[in-house]
Amino acid sequence: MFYSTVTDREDMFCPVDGSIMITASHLPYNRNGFKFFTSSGGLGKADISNILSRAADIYARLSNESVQASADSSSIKKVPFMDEYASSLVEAVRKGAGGLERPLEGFHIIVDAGNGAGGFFLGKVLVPLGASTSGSQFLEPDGMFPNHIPNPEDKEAMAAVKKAVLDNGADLGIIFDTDVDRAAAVDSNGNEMNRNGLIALIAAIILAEHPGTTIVTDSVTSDGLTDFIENKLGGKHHRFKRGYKNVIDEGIRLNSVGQECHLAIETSGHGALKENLWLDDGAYLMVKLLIKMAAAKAAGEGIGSKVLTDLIQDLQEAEVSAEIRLKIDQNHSDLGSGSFRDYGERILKHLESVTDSDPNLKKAPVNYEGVRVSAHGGWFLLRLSLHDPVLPLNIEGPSKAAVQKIAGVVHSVVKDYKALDLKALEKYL
Ligand SMILES: O=P(O)(O)OC[C@H]1O[C@H](O)[C@H](O)[C@@H](O)[C@@H]1O
Repeated sequence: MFYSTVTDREDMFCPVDGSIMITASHLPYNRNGFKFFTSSGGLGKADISNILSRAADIYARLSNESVQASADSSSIKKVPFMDEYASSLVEAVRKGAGGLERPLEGFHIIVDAGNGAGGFFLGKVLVPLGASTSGSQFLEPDGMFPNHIPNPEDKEAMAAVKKAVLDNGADLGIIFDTDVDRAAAVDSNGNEMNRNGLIALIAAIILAEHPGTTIVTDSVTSDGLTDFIENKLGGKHHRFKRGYKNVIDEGIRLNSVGQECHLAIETSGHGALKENLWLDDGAYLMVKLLIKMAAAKAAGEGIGSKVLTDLIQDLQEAEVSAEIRLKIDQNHSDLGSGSFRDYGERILKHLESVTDSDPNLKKAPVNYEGVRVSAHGGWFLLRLSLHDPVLPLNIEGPSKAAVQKIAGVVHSVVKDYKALDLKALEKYL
């Protein structure tokens, strides 16, 4: 939708002043919402609240006649804008591969759209570029998600695309979330390139194009990723907050204060590039991978996804990682008169003071969200969820025993907070 605000196509009435997308993303079908775009990008909370309250105001004053008049469909024009968008992706790959018409000829690439909106990528992008796509799956949109949830962070979803790649002997698997603002990939050996792996991969591509640039990520990224970006790729890792909008806005802000940044990306798979007008567009992220593969083939380096796998071979991933979501019971008397946010903040403050007084716990020197600590050869981050009454806890460690010890550290600090549901954490003790 965003591209309709920046595309010059008079026959399609573009550029439009604004566009609206209705989507529940990977959430259940009854949790639809609106995304609003102008040529400056996706709108944030303040603008959206403003629009909604003005809309409510107008609606309250509507007469029956004006409702009928607004239903007059003669002023509504339908245009096949998806074709325009998809062909811009096709052109980007052709250009990146030196102008070849069918630069993916000989590649076997599988798409798993998880019954979201990403099925178009097969017929409108991969096929015109010459790729074979047999074994692709779940291409028909169905908001009940009968196969798996379209979410590149979801284990079942990643297992499904991995299986399809291995069963079909494909070169690459691509998975999108429902509304295609997120994506991930699987190489020909079934290695998952999502979360830290996807960030590392896109960072490697971007840092080759813009040496030394800053990569903004969300807060739950690994220490191994920082090491990879800074020591292997020569970039700067700016680990910021969770939330794709936070990450993107931070990338834009850094540029505005003179710190060059070309990529802002979350472990969730939302990734935005400066060259793509800072839109978190999962299809464009995948286009960057396709260009890399097509260019390698054009340079005589053969077919396959090895060129991608090789880019991240030095990324050290932790042996064990876990995300444990601790629910706060909002009705519990332990909250007193405060909100769940106040309660969560209280817990984080307590955790911080315990960390400060324990020489075995090392607080991250720079941290923008929650409490991030190195301990027992690994690390943990406890923070407040962006939307829910939950304290998500991320832990990574070199072994199960280390993760257990780290979980124990957190447990000993939070165990007396009666409104916190510790069942999920206790499984790790
Ligand atoms: O804070 P959490 O509960 O983990 O949720 C955080 C997530 O919320 C939404 O899904 C946003 O789209 C993501 O960008 C964000 O990462």
